[in-house]
Amino acid sequence: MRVRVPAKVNLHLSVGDLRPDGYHDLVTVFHAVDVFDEVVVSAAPRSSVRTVDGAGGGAVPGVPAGPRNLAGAAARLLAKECGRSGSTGPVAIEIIKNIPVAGGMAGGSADAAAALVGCAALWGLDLTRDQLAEFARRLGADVPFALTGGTAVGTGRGDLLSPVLARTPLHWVLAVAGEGLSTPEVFAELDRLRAAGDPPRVAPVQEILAALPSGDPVRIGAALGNDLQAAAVSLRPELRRTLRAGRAAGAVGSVVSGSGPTCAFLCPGPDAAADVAAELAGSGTCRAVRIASGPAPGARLVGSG
Ligand SMILES: C[C@@](CO)(OP(=O)(O)O)[C@H](O)COP(=O)(O)OP(=O)(O)OC[C@H]1O[C@@H](n2ccc(N)nc2=O)[C@H](O)[C@@H]1O
Ligand SMILES: Nc1ncnc2c1ncn2[C@@H]1O[C@H](COP(=O)(O)OP(=O)(O)O)[C@@H](O)[C@H]1O
Repeated sequence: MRVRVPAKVNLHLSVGDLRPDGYHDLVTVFHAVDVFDEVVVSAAPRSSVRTVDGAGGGAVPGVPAGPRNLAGAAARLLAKECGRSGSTGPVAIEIIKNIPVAGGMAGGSADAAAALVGCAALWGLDLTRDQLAEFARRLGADVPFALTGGTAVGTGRGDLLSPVLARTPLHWVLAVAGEGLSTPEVFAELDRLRAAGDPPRVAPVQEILAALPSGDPVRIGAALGNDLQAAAVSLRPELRRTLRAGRAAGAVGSVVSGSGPTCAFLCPGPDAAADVAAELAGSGTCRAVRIASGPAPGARLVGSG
């Protein structure tokens, strides 16, 4: 079973205080973009997970091959919970990676969501979207959104979703950094910055929710915001230059995606995105530049047999 699954950017992310369970309450607006990983799940004599680079087919540094890979964890969870209702068994999982690793674009969560969809199909499990979402939630805060895609508000840990009807395509340029950032470290840095003196918080979510139906990139660009941006920039001060370079190149909005370090630049249209990408690529402020658009659909079977 071959499943295609999108990356996300957070158009809005407001972070509440640290909870006793180590998480923070969030209000976020997820937006899936057309940068896709593919996850191929096949019955095999022994379970395994292998990741290859979608661009060159080589190895992908930073992605665990063993039991810590979230796609393998997803297959194990499904086998454990549904073993009695279908023919579960060992699976070979191949991940074709295009989503930047540890980039704030939820690539690991995407692979987990794709593995849930692929294994459910392979094993003939008759699961509803709600049942899949419940398994997804147990794997990580970002996993349920990778199932649904589109644009959605996330509350709680970010895992309680309600869809946002905003279908006008948005055109993005993504600046990918040379080295990823650890999500728990970025949340911890925000706690530290707040203990030392509250950094400014993002505007209420209503601002972006009011802007989205207009489809107007200038209005939407002005409403982008992320409480984790200050923490990501504190850990990686060079992101300031990246953000400045994208705006100087003509982007109408900029935001660090999730816990970073990927920076997302909203552009007025596809031609402007090509111009911003070219200028940003020449600025020397990031490792790679991608053009993307959203909203993209969530995890979907694209082939079988
Ligand atoms: C920050 C966000 C924004 O969308 O995305 P990324 O930047 O990772 O893509 C997410 O909240 C990341 O979700 P996800 O990566 O699934 O998080 P999890 O694996 O569940 O949690 C990893 C760790 O991040 C911290 N965490 C995560 C979510 C949350 N609401 N509060 C937290 O404090 C906790 O320290 C937790 O142990
Ligand atoms: N299938 C996977 N793809 C990428 N990373 C994974 C995967 N499974 C586990 N991980 C771990 O999750 C961490 C976070 O990766 P990722 O989901 O790409 O970024 P982010 O949390 O910033 O959105 C990685 O550093 C890696 O150790």
